[in-house]
Amino acid sequence: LVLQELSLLCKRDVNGVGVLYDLLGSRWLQALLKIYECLQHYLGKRPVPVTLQARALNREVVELLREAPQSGEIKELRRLLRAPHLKGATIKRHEITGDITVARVIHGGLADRSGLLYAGDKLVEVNGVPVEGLEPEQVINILALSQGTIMFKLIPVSDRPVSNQTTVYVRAMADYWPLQDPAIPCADAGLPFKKGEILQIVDQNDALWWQARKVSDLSACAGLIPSNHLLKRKQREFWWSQPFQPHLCLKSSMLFVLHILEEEEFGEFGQRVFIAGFRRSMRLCRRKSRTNQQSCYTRCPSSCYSSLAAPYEEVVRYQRHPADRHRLIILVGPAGVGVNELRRRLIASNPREFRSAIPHTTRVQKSYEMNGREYHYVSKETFENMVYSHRMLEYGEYKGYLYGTSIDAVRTVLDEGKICVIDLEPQGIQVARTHELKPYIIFIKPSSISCMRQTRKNARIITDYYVNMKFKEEDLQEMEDSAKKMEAQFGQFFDQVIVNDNLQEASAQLLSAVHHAQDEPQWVPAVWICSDAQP
Ligand SMILES: Nc1ncnc2c1ncn2[C@@H]1O[C@H](COP(=O)(O)OP(=O)(O)OP(=O)(O)O)[C@@H](O)[C@H]1O
Repeated sequence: LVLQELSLLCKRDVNGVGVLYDLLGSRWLQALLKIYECLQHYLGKRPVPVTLQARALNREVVELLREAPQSGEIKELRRLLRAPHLKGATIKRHEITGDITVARVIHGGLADRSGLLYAGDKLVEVNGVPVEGLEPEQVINILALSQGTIMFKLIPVSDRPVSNQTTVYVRAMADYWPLQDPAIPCADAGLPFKKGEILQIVDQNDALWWQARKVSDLSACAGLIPSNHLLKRKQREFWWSQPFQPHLCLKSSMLFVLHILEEEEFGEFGQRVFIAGFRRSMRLCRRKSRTNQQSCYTRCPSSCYSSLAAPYEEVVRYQRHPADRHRLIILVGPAGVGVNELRRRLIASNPREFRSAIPHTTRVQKSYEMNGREYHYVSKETFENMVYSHRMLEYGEYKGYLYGTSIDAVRTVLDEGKICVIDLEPQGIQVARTHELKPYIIFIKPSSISCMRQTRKNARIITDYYVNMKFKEEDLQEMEDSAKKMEAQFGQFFDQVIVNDNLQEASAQLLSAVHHAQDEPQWVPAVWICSDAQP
């Protein structure tokens, strides 16, 4: 009503009313008033038990704040409200003595900041209530029911630990959801994370539960994450719980069938231009080989579960020195998503800066070809030697001939001071991730099927049987499914994801990602930077 009245006055242009109208109508004030209403309602109910009701209130307020404009304060408030473990300590009961002791103090939480509580301190009383003989849950209830100041009487641990922890940064190689983990000592104190996220590990004192923050939110207090050892154990247990199915594990299925585009490529403006290193995958063969592959999460007889054996990868910040070689740019994506189109456009935009690697082949050189321009023509024996000595990033067979991209070919481009841009099947990522190449991996992701129906109207795909076929509904569906699988299995290695919806925009994003990779600091595996790095 007040706003309606003001609106009328505002229209009549009464002095100052416009400002007042804007103020009262502003979303932040509305949110504030709603929060005030919530709090009044909560107080009026005098709720028991307090914790459950308070959690409901907490959720309501977080919801209201979500609607409010995102100022720095509101973000901070939401963070605080979403962190119910903020008091920052967990307790446990000693199995033999029955003593209640502080199990751990969460870094950055209230207890930590007070500097008064340490892991190992024995609790004697909480707010005047003796805790002897109580279960940890009963102690938590006393804490939950207390309002205002909380008083602890405790016997300090005899030798308080001297903090000599060094901070370590890791890339998570698996997802973790504390609320779904029955083993976590305190689910509220857990830190959920997704594969690929960079975590700052601040405490590794406990062999099973470490404390960590996300580098994207270093102001937050730390949360519990399973230690390397524990996560490996969980993965192993999960692996063993899966039905046994003999199959080719992904690590060993590096060989797949490739189709190398032998014709010249048509340039953007219709002229015939040849850009070396452009190969098209044989979609049907890949489709067949993909459907034969099963996820490594299913048990197989070979050692494929070793790919699960490193739940965290230690990383460091790396900034390429302008005099250093460029980082290799690898594009990954499902067949037909536009990896080659984007790569071609990038190289065509500045051939002096970007280049592809010249592939090797065992097929016979044609009269108009030149060794080292279209391909490096080598004997089968030489090719196989390169494969056995791990000099191929990926290779495949087509019509009885071998084709592949070698590390030497990439090295040649990098030695010329250019940026080498290649596309790779995701199974090849592990081979390319070396100290020497320091690859920056960009995942080209399809947009939604409904968007692709529009954008891919004039697009053409190449299959085993047809060249220049229109995209069918099943091709789009397959692209979406394949992208999901790639993200699920290899997402932890992607430094950047570009959705190829509008071609111009995706090309611009690719150009800026490539420069970003070369000129700005990035998280890279720590072994790439150590002087005695392997390989
Ligand atoms: N964003 C886009 N909008 C419209 N058409 C696109 C877009 N991206 C790619 N295309 C077209 O889609 C077709 C397939 O693209 P491209 O050949 O680059 O696929 P690819 O990922 O390299 O797959 P493959 O390895 O199977 O050839 C081409 O005709 C290309 O011009």
